[in-house]
Amino acid sequence: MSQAKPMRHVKIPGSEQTLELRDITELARENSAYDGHERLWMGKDTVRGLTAIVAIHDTTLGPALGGTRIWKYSSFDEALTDVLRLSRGMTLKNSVCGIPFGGGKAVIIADSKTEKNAQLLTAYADMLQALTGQYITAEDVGLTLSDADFLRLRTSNVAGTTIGGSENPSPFTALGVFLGLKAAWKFKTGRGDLKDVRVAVQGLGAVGLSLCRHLHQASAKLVVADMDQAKCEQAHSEFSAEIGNSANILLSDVDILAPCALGGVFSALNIDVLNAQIIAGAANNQLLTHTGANRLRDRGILYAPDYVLNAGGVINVAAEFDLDGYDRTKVLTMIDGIPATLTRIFERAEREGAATNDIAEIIARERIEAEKSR
Ligand SMILES: NC(=O)c1ccc[n+]([C@@H]2O[C@H](COP(=O)([O-])OP(=O)(O)OC[C@H]3O[C@@H](n4cnc5c(N)ncnc54)[C@H](O)[C@@H]3O)[C@@H](O)[C@H]2O)c1
Repeated sequence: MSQAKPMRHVKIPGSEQTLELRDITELARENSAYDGHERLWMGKDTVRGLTAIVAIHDTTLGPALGGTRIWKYSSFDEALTDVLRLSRGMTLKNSVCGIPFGGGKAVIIADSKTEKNAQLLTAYADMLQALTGQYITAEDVGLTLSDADFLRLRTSNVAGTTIGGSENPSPFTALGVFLGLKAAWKFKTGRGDLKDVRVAVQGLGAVGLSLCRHLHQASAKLVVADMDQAKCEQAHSEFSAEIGNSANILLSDVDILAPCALGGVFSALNIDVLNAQIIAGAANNQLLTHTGANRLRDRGILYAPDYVLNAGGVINVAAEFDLDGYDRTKVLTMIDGIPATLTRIFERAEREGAATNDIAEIIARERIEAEKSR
């Protein structure tokens, strides 16, 4: 195994605490999800209970921008693999959606319900501050809007906050997913409306519930599942949603599946028995393996690449850094462009006999290569 670089101790001015910041790029090279990352940092603060990894995948288009996930990973390797996959996805997402940012992501290894506290978040803010110029974060699973606000009071390397920021990105993500889902339905069936179309939504968090609202307004029929029964009841009463079984919601007899919980939900274990015609949801890295997309294609299931569909939030967050100032109209215009991007991907995939996620990746890499050769 390669030798990791020595521990770098970071002393934050005005702070009594010491955060250990370690460059783990060489160590991460051993991981099969490494994919040429530029830099990986581990932040460790035993006093304040922080273990975090910041992954910086590609900064050709600008500083790395991507959210922070707080999750109780069962091992450091599991967390490393997750952050590497998520960070690579941000490079592709930020490129496809046309913002001037590269790809990065962070994970904090902790249970967000029982271990997240002011001390831990303060230590993480110190880590972000030490990485100024390299990485800008935002919310993700386990890191709420109020956590982002808490961080923002301590470092400016946080976007999508209510304090001095563009506020909650989730409704923008949900809007983009809704518009993209409609475009997928139109591409597959030629129908421009969602009346009585059956959609299964897995996960009723910030994005899932907001997506349900759009779908209900468009007269779609909803089947929903969440581990939190109260959220299912809310979707039932507000959107007349049928409550499905969270163990097998993805096998529902519906037209469209919208995974809005966690990634890795489609694999050899279930792709052959899916009943829907379309997959169009917000969750990052929905396919457990890249080749899953080929199997979906063989089965005639149209897969809307997750990072193309769920870019609304990052488009909104990136707009905070616009030199002309944040402009919501511009943001909504860019989100309105998601269906056209998606349709181009579907058409090219059909023309070239390729999987949709392969085409999305080619388009993302074309922009990065063009920037490199400028
Ligand atoms: N929030 C954003 O702007 C945004 C942007 C891009 C991508 N995403 C992705 O979209 C997904 C949802 O994001 P969010 O912000 O709504 O997260 P969230 O944490 O607010 O909601 C996730 C929901 O999924 C539920 N859940 C978890 N496992 C489940 C399971 N096995 N079955 C059913 N429900 C389950 C949780 O109980 C929770 O209600 C995540 O994968 C996230 O990475 C979010």
